[in-house]
Amino acid sequence: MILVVDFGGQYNQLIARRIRDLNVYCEVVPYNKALLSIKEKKPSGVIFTGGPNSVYEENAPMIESEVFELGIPILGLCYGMQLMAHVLNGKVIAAEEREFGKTELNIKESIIFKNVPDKSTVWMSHVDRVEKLPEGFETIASTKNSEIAAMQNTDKKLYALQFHPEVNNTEYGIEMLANFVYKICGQKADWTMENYAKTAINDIKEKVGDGKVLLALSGGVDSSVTAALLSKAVGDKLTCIFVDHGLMRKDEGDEVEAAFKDSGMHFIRVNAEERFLNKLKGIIDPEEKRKAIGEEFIRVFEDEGRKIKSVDFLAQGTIYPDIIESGIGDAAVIKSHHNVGGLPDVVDFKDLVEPLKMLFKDEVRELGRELGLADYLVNRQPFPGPGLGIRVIGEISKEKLDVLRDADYIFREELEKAGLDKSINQYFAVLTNNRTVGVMGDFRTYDYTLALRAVETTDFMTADWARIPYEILDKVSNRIVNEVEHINRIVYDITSKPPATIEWE
Ligand SMILES: Nc1ncnc2c1ncn2[C@@H]1O[C@H](COP(=O)(O)OP(=O)(O)OP(=O)(O)O)[C@@H](O)[C@H]1O
Ligand SMILES: O=c1[nH]c(=O)c2[nH+]cn([C@@H]3O[C@H](COP(=O)(O)O)[C@@H](O)[C@H]3O)c2[nH]1
Ligand SMILES: NC(=O)CC[C@H](N)C(=O)O
Ligand SMILES: [Mg+2]
Repeated sequence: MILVVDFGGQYNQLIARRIRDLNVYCEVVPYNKALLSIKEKKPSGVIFTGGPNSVYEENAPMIESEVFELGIPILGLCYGMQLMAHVLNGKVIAAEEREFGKTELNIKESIIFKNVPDKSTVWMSHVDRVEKLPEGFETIASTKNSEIAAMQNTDKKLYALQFHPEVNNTEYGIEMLANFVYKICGQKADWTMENYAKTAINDIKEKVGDGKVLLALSGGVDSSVTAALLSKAVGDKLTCIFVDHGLMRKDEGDEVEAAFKDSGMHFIRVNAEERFLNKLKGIIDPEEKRKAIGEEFIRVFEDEGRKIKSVDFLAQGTIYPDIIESGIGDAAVIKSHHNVGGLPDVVDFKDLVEPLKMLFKDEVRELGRELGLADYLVNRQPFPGPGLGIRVIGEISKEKLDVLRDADYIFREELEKAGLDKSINQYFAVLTNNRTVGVMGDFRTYDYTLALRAVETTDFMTADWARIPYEILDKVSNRIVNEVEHINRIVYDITSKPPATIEWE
């Protein structure tokens, strides 16, 4: 495997994706756990990412010089290059000429530039530069404003690039990463979904042994793929629990039940609407809501577990972005996903089984296809565990939920009719907590504003708002105000992520 050490750069997830696209397994760790993780996981190569700091500042993220002595190849990118130079007693200074954007690169002969022409375009984004090489290093590339745009110490297998090979604007970036991974680290391209499935099934067998497993099954992609893996691994020692928390979309509870009732797996639907709505009474803060929902989920699973007796393991379809966004490690907490940050400290189960927790969404889909899941399931748009609970802004009530359910249904139906469901990756309605004045049939109304949200994305970590044609927005708007009581105004959300997030809470 390759370990990516995160120094807070914007493209860190992208680096991991690129490596995985080369069919090599890759994980991301925060810089302050790097040395420990390297010793524990023994990767065949390490990549240092870019980052916003300057290495010569006080409190800039550092790394122990010991990592350069372990004999493991290291590739430093941008901040990662500057850090390598700094820690090994070279010199980094603020550059007189900053470089942002496309830049022409001239290279010398190096294994990292195999199959790269002498002149090519790379993507730069820096204000500092390496002024003096550390001992044992040589310059292997330069640009107009950076004399040292790449460096290497082949004896120690240390390589560094001032630019970003992971972004598309670097013409031969993939070649450079491939050279590092295959030629310098000696990795084989053997990390495929087929192998992943085999390994995951074996790991589950080993972990669970003769134990019983309770799977939290929502009917969504992640937990359905988890169900397929588990059922192959433990057969009928698996029980699937679907919690209908009253925060599902229109008719969704019945649809999930219909889809899994005759699947051959033990399937239980728990109707827990009252429980959840009681628990949520009076809560308006988004994080508090998420935590309350997360905790109630676990309590329901525990109750069901006790009924089955001696259930040791709780399985969930947690995926990598859930973990990163919930602020595990050093990343900032964006929002607590109900299945990560929402877990209470004391739980009934001996352990969690989360076979997808290192995968990105599109990898989960690929795995689903590999396991033979139906297309409609694999391609389904995600629906968050806390459901409409985080789409009714402010205090939740059954009445508001019903209004939202009807409006959301119309929006989804119209987009599907227009065939837009193939290109738009997630789309839904949000009931804002805002009431405004309107006029309907010569009467004054004072009712809720509904927001429509639709985004295009592959990894759900970044997203752009979808350019829905006006005629369709118009039709949706007309239908909703006419057919759904208590909505008299509709707005369309035109923010991307970042700076917004996909969900409103
Ligand atoms: N209503 C539910 N009943 C039981 N488990 C649930 C429910 N909602 C969510 N979960 C659990 O929480 C996990 C995370 O939810 P999440 O919505 O991210 O995944 P998903 O529903 O499986 O897939 P998708 O992202 O496609 O909606 C699920 O994989 C599942 O284990
Ligand atoms: O299972 C989930 N539990 C959660 O608590 C949760 N919060 C957000 N999401 C989904 O994650 C993706 C990114 O959402 P955000 O941009 O709002 O963070 C989007 O697809 C969201 O729908 C969740 N899924
Ligand atoms: N993108 C980066 O990693 C930037 C590194 C450093 N902050 C610089 O500006 O040079
Ligand atoms: Mg879901």
